[in-house]
Amino acid sequence: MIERLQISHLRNLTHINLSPAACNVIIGANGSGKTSLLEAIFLLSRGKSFRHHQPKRYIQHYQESATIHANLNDSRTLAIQKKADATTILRLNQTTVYNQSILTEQLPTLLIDPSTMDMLEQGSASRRQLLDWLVFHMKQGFHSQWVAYQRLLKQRNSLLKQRRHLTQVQLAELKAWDKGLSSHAALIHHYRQAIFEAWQPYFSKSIAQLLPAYAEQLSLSYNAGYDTGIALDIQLNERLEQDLQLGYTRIGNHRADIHVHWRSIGSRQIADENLNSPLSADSTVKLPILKEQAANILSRGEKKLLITALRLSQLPLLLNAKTNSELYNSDAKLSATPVVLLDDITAELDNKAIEILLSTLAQLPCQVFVTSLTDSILPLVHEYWEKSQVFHMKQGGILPAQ
Ligand SMILES: Nc1ncnc2c1ncn2[C@@H]1O[C@H](COP(=O)(O)OP(=O)(O)OP(=O)(O)O)[C@@H](O)[C@H]1O
Repeated sequence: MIERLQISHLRNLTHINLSPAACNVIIGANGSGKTSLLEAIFLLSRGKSFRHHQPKRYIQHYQESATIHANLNDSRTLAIQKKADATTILRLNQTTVYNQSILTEQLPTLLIDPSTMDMLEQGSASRRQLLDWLVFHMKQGFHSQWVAYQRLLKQRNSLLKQRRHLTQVQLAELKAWDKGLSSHAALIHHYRQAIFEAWQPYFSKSIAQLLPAYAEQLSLSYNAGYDTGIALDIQLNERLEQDLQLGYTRIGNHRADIHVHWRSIGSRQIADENLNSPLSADSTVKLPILKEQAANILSRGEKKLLITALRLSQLPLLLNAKTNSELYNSDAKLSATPVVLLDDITAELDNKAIEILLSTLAQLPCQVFVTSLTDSILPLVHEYWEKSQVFHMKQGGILPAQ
């Protein structure tokens, strides 16, 4: 758990120094810096912002770098400094480390921002990252496989990008890379598949709570990005001409995806309008089953609930895996308390959903940071948490407690 958080020169946050509790409510007007505070914690954990990729966008204007430092309750310290030229300095316990994944492991951070609906509709990257967040924290071998896979893929793509006829030497090189890709691919798929299967019942439970009308209709599917029945290098070899024309590799784990499907129940109760009678069992008619991507069916508000359910459902799985690693096929050492960042939920979700979200989180051993424009959320927070803190923000600073 974060016991002390210091932020310097991140957007309008010039110097912030706060001592958070188990649940932290950050209240302030538009533009006061609430989301930037969540962004700081996310940046420390993941090494990147959830809003902009280029550091110069989030480093405070006229400053050379943004720095975030956290003391955890078990006396570990984590720090990140991002410079405008994208150089990053990472420290764990005052010692420089060279891999962001070391900090990510120390501080698992889950962002629940219901407004990001593009996750359902746009390219597969953010949906894949959703699954990979779980796989990273639950499968120790995953990260190194994924890094090695991406390195080979980058080499392969830069060769394909030349779009020229390959020489014998280049072809031999490409085939060696494909062999390497294939062995990493099989393991990456194996890890993802195992975690995806463990995740499904948790997702269904979250849907039953947040979108009960769809409890029987929404389901998740995982697509590996290639035909897992055949070794990837064989498939890459068969598609080499196409890949050369395109200038990139079209199949593989980097194309994996998660989909949320909607399926009609296949029956409907029809009221007899003439008789104006109540519905009875005989008035049920069978209908053909319809299938669709959930994003094409759900309303805006329902999509926000779906995104909330997708993310929220990951946390109990992660925490259960910590205590029962065999059952959940997990081999990761989850030593830190997960941090949950809830951005602007009072503006995005209805009261019932907020109550479900907060009551679920309050029962889990995690630390929560929630932003809000008003203090309307406080009665719920006080109902569910014994230890909470309220921080009022104004123009990038924390107002002194009254
Ligand atoms: N690089 C930067 N340097 C300085 N200030 C910045 C920079 N980037 C953004 N800002 C400012 O920082 C402020 C913080 O915005 P932030 O999104 O954190 O506020 P918020 O309290 O979450 O607002 P809202 O409730 O509207 O979402 C904004 O006023 C913005 O203009």
